[in-house]
Amino acid sequence: MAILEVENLSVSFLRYTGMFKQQTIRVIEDLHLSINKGEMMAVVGASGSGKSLLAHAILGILPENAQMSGMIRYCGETLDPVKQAALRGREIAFVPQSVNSLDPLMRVGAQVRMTAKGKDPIAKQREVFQRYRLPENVERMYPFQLSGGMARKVLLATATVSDAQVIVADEPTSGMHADDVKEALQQLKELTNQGCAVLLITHDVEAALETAHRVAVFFAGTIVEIAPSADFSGDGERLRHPYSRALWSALPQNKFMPISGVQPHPNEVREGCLFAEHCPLTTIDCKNKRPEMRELREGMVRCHHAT
Ligand SMILES: Nc1ncnc2c1ncn2[C@@H]1O[C@H](COP(=O)(O)OP(=O)(O)OP(=O)(O)O)[C@@H](O)[C@H]1O
Ligand code: NI
Repeated sequence: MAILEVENLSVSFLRYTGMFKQQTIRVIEDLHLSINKGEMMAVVGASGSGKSLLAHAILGILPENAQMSGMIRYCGETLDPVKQAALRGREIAFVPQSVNSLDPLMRVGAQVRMTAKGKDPIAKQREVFQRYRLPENVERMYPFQLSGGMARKVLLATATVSDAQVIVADEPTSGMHADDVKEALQQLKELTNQGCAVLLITHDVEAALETAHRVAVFFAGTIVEIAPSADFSGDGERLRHPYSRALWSALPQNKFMPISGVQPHPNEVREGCLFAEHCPLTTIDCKNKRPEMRELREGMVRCHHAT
């Protein structure tokens, strides 16, 4: 059952280019995504493709100068800013990309306990710290005393104690040692076994494929493919979009092929498929007509040629 659905989401920013001139820069366009109870969905794609903004849109924490359209539903209910604020940190937890979001003036144990539900927040915080292998004395530390990896674990611990039904984790393992990455992702996976849905935004395609049930591939402000992780195998022949195949081939264990798909800048007005310039399959149609997201073989794709 879908617990979180994003339909037709667009996000744009107004930029002043002169005294009275404004330009609209569309950074997310016509995005569709749906995640089920007990599912981990990874979101991968180039830097600047709009992954964090998708997370911020879901949580209702876009910057003030952002304009959003489209629909976000949680448990079938359409969200508005008031409902998002009520759910945030409770039903829908966020692990932000920046560790600076920890309160610099508060000991980290106390910060985590503030989010803990139930009767015994201290016990709960300690149990979760143990799970993430944070030494006991860490609870009395202030954020500036933590290493980058420890700060990440504290952010993950905060989301974990909240008993949220959906966790949106934006690069939760960046800066962690390889062993810690595996373990942290395993902890998130464990939460999915208890019915929680996890949206995992990450640069680490390999780790994503190992842990997530499905993968959403971002390019230039939209999702171009959603595929079961198992489709990333062999020569990528089961993948639906050429950009997903390029991402797969770029991995060290494959051909290490560089990705030629430099994203168009969001303020470039472009018709047709945004990947057309870099795509081996491009035809006239691709240059003129923007492909719609459509279902294909247990997944979704935005490409005229995918079969
Ligand atoms: N407040 C803002 N005002 C204007 N443009 C913005 C703002 N925030 C983000 N953008 C633009 O939106 C686009 C998407 O940004 P976003 O942070 O979502 O990318 P990302 O995929 O998360 O990248 P990364 O992988 O580096 O974290 C970028 O082009 C960025 O410059
Ligand atoms: Ni980001």
